[in-house]
Amino acid sequence: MSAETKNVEDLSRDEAARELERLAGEIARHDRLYYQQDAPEIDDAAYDALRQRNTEIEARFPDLVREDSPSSRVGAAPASGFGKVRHSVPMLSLGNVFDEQELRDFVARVRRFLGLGETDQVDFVAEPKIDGLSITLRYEGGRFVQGATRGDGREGEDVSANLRTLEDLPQRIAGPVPDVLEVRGEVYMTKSAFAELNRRQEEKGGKIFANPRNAAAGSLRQLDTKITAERPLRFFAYSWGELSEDIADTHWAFLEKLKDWHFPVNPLARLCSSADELLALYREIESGRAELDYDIDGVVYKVSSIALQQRLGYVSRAPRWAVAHKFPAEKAQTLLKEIDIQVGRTGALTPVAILEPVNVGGVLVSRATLHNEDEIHRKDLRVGDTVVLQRAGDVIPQVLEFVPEKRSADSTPYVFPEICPECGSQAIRELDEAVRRCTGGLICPAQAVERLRHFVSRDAFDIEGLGEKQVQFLWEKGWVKTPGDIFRLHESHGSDSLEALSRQPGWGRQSAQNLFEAIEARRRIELDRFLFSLGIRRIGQTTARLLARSYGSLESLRAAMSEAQDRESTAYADLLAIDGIGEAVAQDLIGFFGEAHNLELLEDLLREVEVESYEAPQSEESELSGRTLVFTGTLESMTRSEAKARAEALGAKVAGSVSSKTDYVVAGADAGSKARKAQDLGVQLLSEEDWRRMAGLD
Ligand SMILES: NC(=O)c1ccc[n+]([C@@H]2O[C@H](COP(=O)([O-])OP(=O)(O)OC[C@H]3O[C@@H](n4cnc5c(N)ncnc54)[C@H](O)[C@@H]3O)[C@@H](O)[C@H]2O)c1
Ligand SMILES: [Zn+2]
Repeated sequence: MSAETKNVEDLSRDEAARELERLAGEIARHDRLYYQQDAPEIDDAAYDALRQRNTEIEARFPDLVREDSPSSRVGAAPASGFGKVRHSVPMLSLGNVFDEQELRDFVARVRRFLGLGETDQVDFVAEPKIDGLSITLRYEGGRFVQGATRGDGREGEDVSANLRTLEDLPQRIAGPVPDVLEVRGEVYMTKSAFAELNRRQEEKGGKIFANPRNAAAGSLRQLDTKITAERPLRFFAYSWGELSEDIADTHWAFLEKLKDWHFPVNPLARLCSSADELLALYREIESGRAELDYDIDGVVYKVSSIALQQRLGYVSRAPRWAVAHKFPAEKAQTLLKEIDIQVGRTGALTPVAILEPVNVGGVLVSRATLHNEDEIHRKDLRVGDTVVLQRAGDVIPQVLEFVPEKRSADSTPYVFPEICPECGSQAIRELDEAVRRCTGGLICPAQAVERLRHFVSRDAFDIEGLGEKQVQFLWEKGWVKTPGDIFRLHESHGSDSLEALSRQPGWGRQSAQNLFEAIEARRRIELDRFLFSLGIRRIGQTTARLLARSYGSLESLRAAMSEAQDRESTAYADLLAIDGIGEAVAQDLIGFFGEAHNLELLEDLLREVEVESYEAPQSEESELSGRTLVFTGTLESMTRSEAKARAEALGAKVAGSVSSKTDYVVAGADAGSKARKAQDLGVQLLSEEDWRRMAGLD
């Protein structure tokens, strides 16, 4: 068993030291991902578990506590790009408690520290722990002058300009106010604003945020204030930093002051005087959690008296007078009724669990993504299983595992479909990939819009005026289902489509008219653009050009691809012999030309457009023109790519392997099997000097 998986009690001293080192590194890495990049890799429960383990090991081996121990650090250093702000009073974190017993221990610890008798009362303020990011706001003479993130607690990022865009935040405080006043609190995004933001982001292909906290942090920490201004950020005030004069004796009175100054203060905060009262409020807040329009991840308990707070003081990264009572990750069991396969815009097949609707932390869940085939097999999920669902902090539910006791004896492992449920084409999985993809391409309704969009894009048919929206619109109308339809649009739906398009937002009669002209102008197209437009997997522009150059015309390419369906054929060998075409590209090409749907679609398109044959650029006349060369071994005077470019400029083709079609093999130093093969086939071998001479270089 490795140290990583051992219980803390079972660790030897050496193992403990190594574990502490590993945890320090891991936690620092997650902190950077979370605080600086707003892109956590693990959920909060998993992160908290790492910290918890670190704390336990340190408690057992106090002398092994590291200089860079996570238990003495807060957050992560400010990211570059922002000005830095040194906090006059450090911004700390909070200790955690996870259950009733730990809460009671906290209250008892506070009382013991203060040496209180049985009848002495301590007041606590309990407030929801807002799941956002903490900031500090500095007011001088009642005016907002600077705002910063927490950063590593000592130094944060200057986000003043961005904070000015928040409506919740008073720019000026009216009435008597200390000359220097630092108000601290949490910037957050409501759940509804978060959903709306993600919807917009999805539409424009922007970053999708995992949860409202990440969305809030990502939105506030923008170098471009305009972006922040478009994001609806909110604020709750709950604490203070530097003050030029005392303003309250208790935290509770301080919150009242904040309200007078028009800072938003969370309405659920309450004053409590015992562990029982705290616990009751905790339960009340937890049960109302789902109805709140903002995420909270626990309840914070704070000793209210500021004099007592000062006596209690701090332990490294957190005050001794406050603690966060975290909500547990929310779990529920339910029946996995079915596994539905969704086909994405790029043909990826994604399994989705269809569940007997169940309430998980106040939210009714009836579907959850299962990510991919391997995930289902790794967890051995089967239709008919009872599964454990979890919503941890964020809004996306996960299927954790099945419940073995509830599995029926006749259940069978799930078999992932190899046929696309949308179009019936083969769905194949590449060796190095987790996803299975539909090969239907243009005939697959799930992919059609994306494919059509690609078809008309700049480097393909380049039809101006046909953007994503128009393609989607024409597709939904049923007017354009295939590329060929684009060229028939005018005759089949001419005035109708002109009318309909002109009524689209942002469109007029003129732009619709222009579109028809743009389509007409594209009835002739170069071979490489044509090949690229088909959207065959792995056939990008470069490969399309390579194919155009190697085969010259669409006819000869098609003939070769049809012959190459037989992997023993010379056509297949020739395809692989092209320098730049590997096994994977060859499979994709042959796959495309082997699918009957695709051939029909091609026929249809070719009734509308004419594909020009490839014309070799005017090259210098030389004895290499039209010849096929293979380079092997190391050339002394130039790189392989330079040699290849030179050969092509002279009108030669460069192949990757030697075949009967090879005219010359140029053998550099350490030439191996290719040179031998050339000899076997009787192909002429050239030395580097021969090559330079023939290429006109010497
Ligand atoms: N998933 C990850 O990779 C990852 C990485 C780092 C941190 N985290 C998560 O971030 C949190 C830990 O970070 P932390 O150091 O900010 O500690 P914390 O969130 O546990 O507690 C301190 C913070 O709580 C916030 N807070 C919200 N409401 C408050 C209130 N009413 N009163 C006082 N403070 C309030 C403040 O911003 C304060 O800085 C944990 O939830 C942790 O799971 C996750
Ligand atoms: Zn399909």
